[in-house]
Order: sequence, then C-alpha cells, then structure tokens
Amino acid sequence: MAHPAGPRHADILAAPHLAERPNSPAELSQIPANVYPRGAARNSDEVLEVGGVAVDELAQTYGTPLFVYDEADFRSRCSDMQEAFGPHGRVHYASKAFLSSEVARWVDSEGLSLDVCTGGELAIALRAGFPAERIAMHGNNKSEDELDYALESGIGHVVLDSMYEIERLDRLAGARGVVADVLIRVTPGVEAHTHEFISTAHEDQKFGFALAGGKAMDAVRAVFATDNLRLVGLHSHIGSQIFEIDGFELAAHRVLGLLADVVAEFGLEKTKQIEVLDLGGGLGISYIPSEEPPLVADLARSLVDIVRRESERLGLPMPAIAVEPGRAIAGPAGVTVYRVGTIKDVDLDGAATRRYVSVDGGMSDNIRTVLYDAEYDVRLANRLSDAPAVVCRVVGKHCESGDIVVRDCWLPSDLTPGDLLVVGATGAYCYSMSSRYNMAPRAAVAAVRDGQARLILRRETVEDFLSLEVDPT
Ligand SMILES: Cc1ncc(COP(=O)(O)O)c(C=O)c1O
Ligand SMILES: N[C@@H](CCCC[NH3+])C(=O)O
Repeated sequence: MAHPAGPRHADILAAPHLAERPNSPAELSQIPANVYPRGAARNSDEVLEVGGVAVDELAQTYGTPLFVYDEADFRSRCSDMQEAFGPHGRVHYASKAFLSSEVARWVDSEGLSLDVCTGGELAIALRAGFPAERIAMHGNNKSEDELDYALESGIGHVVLDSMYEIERLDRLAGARGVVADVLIRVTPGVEAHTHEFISTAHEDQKFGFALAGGKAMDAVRAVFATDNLRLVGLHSHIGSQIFEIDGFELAAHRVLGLLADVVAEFGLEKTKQIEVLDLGGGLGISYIPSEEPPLVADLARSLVDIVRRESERLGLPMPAIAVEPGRAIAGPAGVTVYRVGTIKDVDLDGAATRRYVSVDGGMSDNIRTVLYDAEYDVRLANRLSDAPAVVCRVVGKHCESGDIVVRDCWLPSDLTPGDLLVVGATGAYCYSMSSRYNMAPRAAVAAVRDGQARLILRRETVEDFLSLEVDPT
C-alpha cells in the first residue's frame, strides 16, 4: 500500500523535540556521527554498516529485533576513559548498562574494573573470568547471599549503602575470617539536572548516607568500629545522563569535605587508609544529533584538579579517583535493528494525521522512551530513499498504547513493511532493562568487528519460557 506524504502530514505536530524537517532526502538518510557507533556509515549498496557489517545481512542472519554492538567502538570508549583519568584514575565499567560474558572480556582486556550490583551480574562477570579483585559491588539492598557471594569470590570492595549492611557485611566477613574492603556511599545533596528517576544525589531518595545531618559521618564511625571491615574509600554518584560538569565538581568538593571531617575526628594517619574517592558514573551521551555532552577529558581534568588541590590542603596523599561510567561506554556502541511490520495513518483532532510505524520489538527491548521520555534517533537502514520526510511515531508490538520506541521522528514517506529501521545509541539500559512482556522473547545480541559478526547472546525462545513452567503435582 502506498503512503504518500499527504500535505496534512507536514509539520502537523508541534512535537517539542522534533528536529527541523530535513532539507533533503540526503539529509534524512545521514548517519549522525555523534549518535551512532564510530565508523557506522552507508556502504556502496546504500545499506547502513556497523563495524563493517551491513545491517541487512545481520538481520538476515540473526533475525530482528537485534541489538548490534560495535566492539571497536566499545573498546575505544573504555580506553578513552582510562586515558582521560590517567594514572590517578580507576575506571569501573558499570555493568548494569549492558553485560554479557563477552562484554566483560572486552572490559577486562581494556584493563578497566567492573561494577556489579547483584549476584547475577557478579556471576556473569566471574563466568567470563573477570578478575575478582577488580570487581566492586553496589546496591542499596544486597541480600546476605549476595554479600556472602561477593566475599567468597574475593571481589575488590563492597560499596556500603546502609547501617544494616555495615552490620551484615561485618558479621559475614567475620564468619569467613576475612577483612572486607569497603567504600561508603555518600549522598552529597547535589541536584543533577536529569530525569527525576535517574537523579541519585538529592537527599530524598533511597541511595547512600546523606552528608546533611551527619549520616555519612555516622557511617564512617560505624565502619571504623567494626573488626572485619576496612574503609578504603568514599563514593558518590549523582545521577545519570548528566551534561553539566559542575554537578560532579560540587559532589567532589562535598565528598572531600567529608574527608576533612574524618581527618578532624580520626587524625591524618587513620584517614590515610581512605585511598580512593569514587565519583560515580553519569556522564551523558548524544541520543539525538543536537545533544553534545561534555568531553570526558574535560571532566577528568577538572576532577583530578579538585581532588589534588583538596587532598594537598588536608595533608593527605592524592587518593585514586574512581569513576563508574556505564552509558558513556556502552550507549553509543550499540544500535537496535527492527523490521517494519505495519504502517498506519491516524487522523487526529485538528485535521492532522500521525503516521504510526510498527516494528517487531518495542517496550520489551527499550523501556526508556516510556519510562524517561527518552528521545532516540532512527534511520531507514536497508536502502536510501528519495521520498520526502514525514513525521512518524515508531511503536512496538505490545498491547499497550504507550509502547513507543521513538515518539516523534522524520522518516521517508515511502517506508514500507519489510524495511529495516535502526535506532541509535541503544547500547545502554535497553537490553539490560528488557522484559518478556507479552511473552516476547528477548532480542538477540550480535557483536561486529572488522567486517565480522558473531552472536554474543542468543535470542530467547518460547522453549525458554516453557522451561520455567512447573506442572501441577
Ligand atoms: C552507583 C552507580 N554507578 C554507576 C552508574 C552508571 O551510570 P551511567 O551509566 O550513567 O554512567 C550508576 C547508574 O546510574 C550507578 O547507580
Ligand atoms: N536505567 C537508567 C539510568 C539509571 C542507571 C543506574 N543507576 C537509564 O536507562 O537511563
């Protein structure tokens, strides 16, 4: 069925984030370098290639929806981060953004450390042979089993998040006859300018010990009073998808302020065991071409300067600076390939029309649009089109009207069922937050590099679902 660009399509919707109408089909088919993996481009057949592999081949081999990770891109973001922080830096990849054994091996071979926040993430990391001593465990409600698994595995440190946990980990470490290295997660009261659900350092939330009111200092006293915990660092994480460096700077100043209080109460010698300041993750990425996050190098320079200056002032050796990027490493390295299934023009009030393009995934592989009002860039990937652009909404196949992948976008008016759409920057928090809603099997994940593709997570199957069923006895 033909879907011409009827005049009513044009500019119908004053969608707040809809970019200007592309000037030409050529502009509409561009692959914005700041959103897609490094080196993603159209090949001589006009098909989008990632890591040297054409997405139509990938869709043919592995099916859709499909996550595709560009290994070289992922690795280069690891090494850029490491290089930016230099000898003072300890870069932990936040595995919640996306984890599989293969990804853990990339992180390991790039020399980064790894953050996990559940026993499940730890199990994948260990399965991959990730060195336990370079793993840190987070979480506001780690179970006793998870804490004990961390101790049994000999991970580097645990980031403590509550008074209960101080007591629990001390007891569990004592029972194993070990002393566990710990960091205290501090809530520095910095309002990160990001979505409320992903902002984590204002006081009214579940993570960490607030600096305000002395809770963080109470936690320091409590850890110092244990027999089986060794306080080796302070931690703060102010939120995610942050574009302004000043939030990180303010948090660093406040955490260093706590360090000064520790010196005042416990003296210089005792405080010297606090050898790492972990300033968390949170650096933003470009989901759409108009977004430009700060440079990692600028963030690193600024944080290193603050920490150096303040620690000198306190008479302490320069602590290591840990950071925990997840999105900034995995996000731009991944894209999602969908196949268009149906296209429908829906008349709206005011005589406007909205074109709904339904793809074969949706909120089960990308909940971020619905959850955070996240924006994405989407391109027709299997061919070039010289048709004019129309405003579209890319939606999934789930039984939910909010099942939206890209709320407002421009796509060629000759889009047709069977076409492939690629959504950029889906490498972080899409697969890892995926669900089986409507018993949709989780998508497959492929890695591409130097023109070669391989599966790193197979597609879920109905047999996987059935294997969980318990028959009546
Ligand atoms: C403690 C902690 N560290 C690191 C991260 C990773 O954040 P991002 O992916 O925004 O870098 C998160 C998630 O926000 C987190 O909660
Ligand atoms: N899951 C979130 C961010 C929270 C990260 C973990 N604290 C996202 O998709 O943006």
